[in-house]
Amino acid sequence: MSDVNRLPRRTRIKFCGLTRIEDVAVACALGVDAVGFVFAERSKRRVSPAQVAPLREALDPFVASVALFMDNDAATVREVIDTVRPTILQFHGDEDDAFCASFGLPYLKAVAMGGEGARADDLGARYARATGFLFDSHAAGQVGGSGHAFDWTRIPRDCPRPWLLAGGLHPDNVFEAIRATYCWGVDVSSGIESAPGEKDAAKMHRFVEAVRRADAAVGTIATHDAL
Ligand SMILES: O=C(O)c1ccccc1N[C@@H]1O[C@H](COP(=O)(O)O)[C@@H](O)[C@H]1O
Repeated sequence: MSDVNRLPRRTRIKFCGLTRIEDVAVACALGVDAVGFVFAERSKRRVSPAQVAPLREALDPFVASVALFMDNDAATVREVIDTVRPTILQFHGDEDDAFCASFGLPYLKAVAMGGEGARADDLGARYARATGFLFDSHAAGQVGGSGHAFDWTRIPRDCPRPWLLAGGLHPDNVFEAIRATYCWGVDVSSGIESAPGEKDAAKMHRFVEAVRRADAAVGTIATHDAL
């Protein structure tokens, strides 16, 4: 294969659970791909649509805004869409493909990898319209954002769409996580915080730096299939 078909690898980065405009500014300055706002009812990082609207307005161009839900009702999802205008939705609960796709926006389906009943099979058929998947450490029915990792060897090898690794990532393990899993993207919340919903600028910086080091270490991606 010629070098013209290979580019340096670039793992996508999503910072999740932001609640403060100053954290949005740091995330943008660090060049992350996406920031997430949590509307799940039981979350410690839960925000209201009105609270998030100015944060979303403060995003740099090309930084995606992700609205995170967990078994919220359709009216709540619609209210968030109308007020926040997120780029993409992320669903962590029992939502099916019909529900997730019914809002006319791209969506990520989170797959609960913790607990006994984890079900990561047949994702392409069960969530045919998902833009991507996110493998997270919480058990089905439990809220995420716990700071705990799961056994990465349980990630299905045949995931049909781009997928993000989440759960317990932090600046000191994300290098190894990327090297071990070749994930398309990483999603982090607790590992860059000083308190729930309050991000730490130094941790955010160290996290991005570690991802870029991992990208350089893992090497290049073949682009010929996509071109
Ligand atoms: O962050 C939350 O409070 C949350 C609540 C309900 C579902 C998902 C939630 N967070 C997601 O979990 C991952 C991993 O979090 P952590 O890095 O282990 O703290 C986070 O990136 C969110 O996508």
